[in-house]
Amino acid sequence: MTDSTIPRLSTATILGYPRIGPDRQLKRAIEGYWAGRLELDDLEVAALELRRSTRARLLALGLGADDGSIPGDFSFYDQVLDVALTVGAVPPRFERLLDADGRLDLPGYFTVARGEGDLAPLEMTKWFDSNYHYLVPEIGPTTPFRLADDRVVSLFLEAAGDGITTRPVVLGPVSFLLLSKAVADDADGAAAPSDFTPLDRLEDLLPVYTELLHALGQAGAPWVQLEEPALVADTWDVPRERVLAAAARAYEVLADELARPERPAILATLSYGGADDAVDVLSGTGVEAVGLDLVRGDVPSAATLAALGDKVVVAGVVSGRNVWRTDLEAALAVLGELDAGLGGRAVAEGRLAVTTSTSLFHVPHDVRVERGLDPELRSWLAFADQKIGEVITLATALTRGRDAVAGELDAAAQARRTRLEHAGVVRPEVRARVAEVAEADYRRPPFADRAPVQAAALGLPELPTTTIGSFPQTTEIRRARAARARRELSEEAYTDAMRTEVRGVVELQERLGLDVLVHGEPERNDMVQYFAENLDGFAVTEHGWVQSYGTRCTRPSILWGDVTRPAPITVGWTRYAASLTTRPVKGMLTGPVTILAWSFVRDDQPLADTATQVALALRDEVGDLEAAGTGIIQVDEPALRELLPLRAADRDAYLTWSVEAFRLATSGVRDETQVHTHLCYSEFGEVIGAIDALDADVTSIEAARSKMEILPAIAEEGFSRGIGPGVYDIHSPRVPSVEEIAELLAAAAAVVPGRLLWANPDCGLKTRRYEEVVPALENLVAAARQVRATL
Ligand SMILES: CN1c2c(nc(N)[nH]c2=O)NC[C@@H]1CNc1ccc(C(=O)N[C@@H](CCC(=O)N[C@@H](CCC(=O)N[C@@H](CCC(=O)O)C(=O)O)C(=O)O)C(=O)O)cc1
Ligand SMILES: N[C@@H](CCS)C(=O)O
Ligand SMILES: [Zn+2]
Repeated sequence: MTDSTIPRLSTATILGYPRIGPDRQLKRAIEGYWAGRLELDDLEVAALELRRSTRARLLALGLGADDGSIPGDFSFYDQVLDVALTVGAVPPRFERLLDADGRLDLPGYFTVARGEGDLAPLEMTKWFDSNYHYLVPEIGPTTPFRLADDRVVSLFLEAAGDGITTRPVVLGPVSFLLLSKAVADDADGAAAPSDFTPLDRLEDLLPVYTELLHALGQAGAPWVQLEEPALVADTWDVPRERVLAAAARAYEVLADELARPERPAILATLSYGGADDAVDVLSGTGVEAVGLDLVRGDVPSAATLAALGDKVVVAGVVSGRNVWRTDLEAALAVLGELDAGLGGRAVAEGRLAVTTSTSLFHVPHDVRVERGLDPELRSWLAFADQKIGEVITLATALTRGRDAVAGELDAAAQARRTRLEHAGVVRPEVRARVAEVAEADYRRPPFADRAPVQAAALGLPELPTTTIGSFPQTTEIRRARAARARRELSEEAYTDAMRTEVRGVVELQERLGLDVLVHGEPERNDMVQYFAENLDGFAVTEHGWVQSYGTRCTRPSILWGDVTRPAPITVGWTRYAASLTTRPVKGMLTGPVTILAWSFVRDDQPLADTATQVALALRDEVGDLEAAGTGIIQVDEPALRELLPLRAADRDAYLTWSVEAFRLATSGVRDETQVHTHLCYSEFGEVIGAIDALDADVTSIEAARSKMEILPAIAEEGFSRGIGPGVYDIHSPRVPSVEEIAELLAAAAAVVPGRLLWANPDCGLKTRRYEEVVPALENLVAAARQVRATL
């Protein structure tokens, strides 16, 4: 029997919840298993306990037990990898890991994620404009698709067994293919034929999704959430019309192939932005509900809303991306506008639900545990658990009227008021300094004039060798920092321990024969948090961990007020390292764009204005480093590409202010001071022009992991400054051989003149172990010497 009515969806839901656990339980369990401290069974038990406690928490916070309002979004590593394995898209190099039924067990899953021996892992790249990184599926012209894994179904049944009807969350087919990398069928990760794109495989993939929906229907799932964030971006290689046609086709098939209740009702979500054309496409299909990001996107036009017909609109009015308390009045106004646009009876008819703009996995769990935060600042914030409260408040206002939540509305308004009025939010002296910034502050003399002055001052060989900054963050370093935080180690003893570490790192680099040394960054818990701890206008959390990739997490800082640098931050460490060697030591800073990208940033002024303030604080630090005798200063901007808007029309404005912020931070130096920058964790081909515009003397850029895919862009754009395309993939424990590195360097030397080429790893070494780093750097130095001799 078919069921044409839409199953009830609670008025309050969330699109997803942090997956790592409030105490990073999943991280600890998985890393314990990797380290051999935990058996596989124990890991499964730890994961089950986390899923259970998460469901219990969401229930306690007020989400419904029986209406699919609790998302089922558990992942051992990454949600994109999960779909790749669900649809059987395991690259051929992992075939020997499959069991007789063609399934991959959990150890095999981790191998695909992290690599092992000669098995290279899937590439990792930025998830939209966030600091989360997903694993990139490899899809070829004949990659076989089949329902290879039923974990989505078993997780639904597990929750159902505990009395909770979840809403399984699965990346939708169009986004899955758009986020995939085209490869040739026969070789692993090799480039695909130039006329092939993974989206070509939609027709082959859809039957697998249909089968999955059928299995979920059989299991009794009332709802499934198919996420289609890729539809809000218009910057794919594939033309927009083709993306929209694919979405139309996909949801026509998925909605029509099976009649409910053979399949769950489909909530198709469009997070990370707004796109009326994508909403229109979904309106034309049989999906039961559409999720909109109304924080990044606008309320759709009247015509688009009207076209939605009787579909449920799941309105993302609570941000999944930042930590500020929601302006509940503004959110209610948006919901009112939506209700009106949907005919005025959407709430009454159960066609309007309240949700988050994205999954909440971009924010920490609970602000109440942050006892170290100033209580006033804390009162301005909402982490995941508080955001669920906001969603429920707004839903209650819709269903029972605003009087039912008058207290919550008042409290939110009061918090906003105290935030706006706080003396640290707008500081006249900071505003005055920004107003005085002049055109000349963004400019250095031409590179062609600086380069010979620097060459003479530094006396480096051709193809100089260097590293990106950090050396392994050993357990001892982290323990020392943790002990300092617990006040078991004095500030003095901690500084001594870190200086000892710096001394070891300098000695090692001298022994290895590197040309430009670093101090190794042992004193930094994180390349952004460390600066946030030393700048005014920022706050940091104790427990605010957010997943960055796999088991790796960061604690994004909170940029809440006007920014200044009360005192030099890095100068002492750099000077100490320099005192131990006669070779040049690079000063090491994190750039303004990256500091913003990896923090939760104030939402009361344009990002560009905040960037200017951070740039000025860094400019002071750059000046002090130079005055202390530092001849090379690196300002890392790994997140430059990350913030690039998902809509083409917004990109120029972003690139203008981000490049200006970098230049403001770095242009106050003398000609002989060599400014370096470093970029990683993204594909930079399309922003090479902007990288050139940063006007850094030398740019080190991740390249080894993607097998030097960046070189053609460097050549085509006529990149005219120093460049170090990475020749050691630091994401893998593998030690690259001298031959391998020499081959990469030779490929780079074919494109870049020898006097501009540097030899360096892809990124910092903080996540690696010395056992890997030492031989890898030995090989890097040997390979550079080999290639240098041929230049
Ligand atoms: C370069 N990357 C970074 C991004 N974003 C950042 N904010 N920072 C980055 O470096 N985005 C892009 C990439 C993403 N890559 C990474 C790479 C590595 C990590 C990582 O290793 N994270 C660590 C935590 C790092 C940290 O903050 N360390 C602190 C606290 C350490 C800790 O957990 N301490 C223990 C106690 C110590 C002990 O007894 O062992 C505790 O608190 O319980 C520090 O060093 O002081 C991770 O483990 O996940 C992230 C992103
Ligand atoms: N200097 C930093 C850059 C990481 S992107 C490091 O070496 O870790
Ligand atoms: Zn890096």
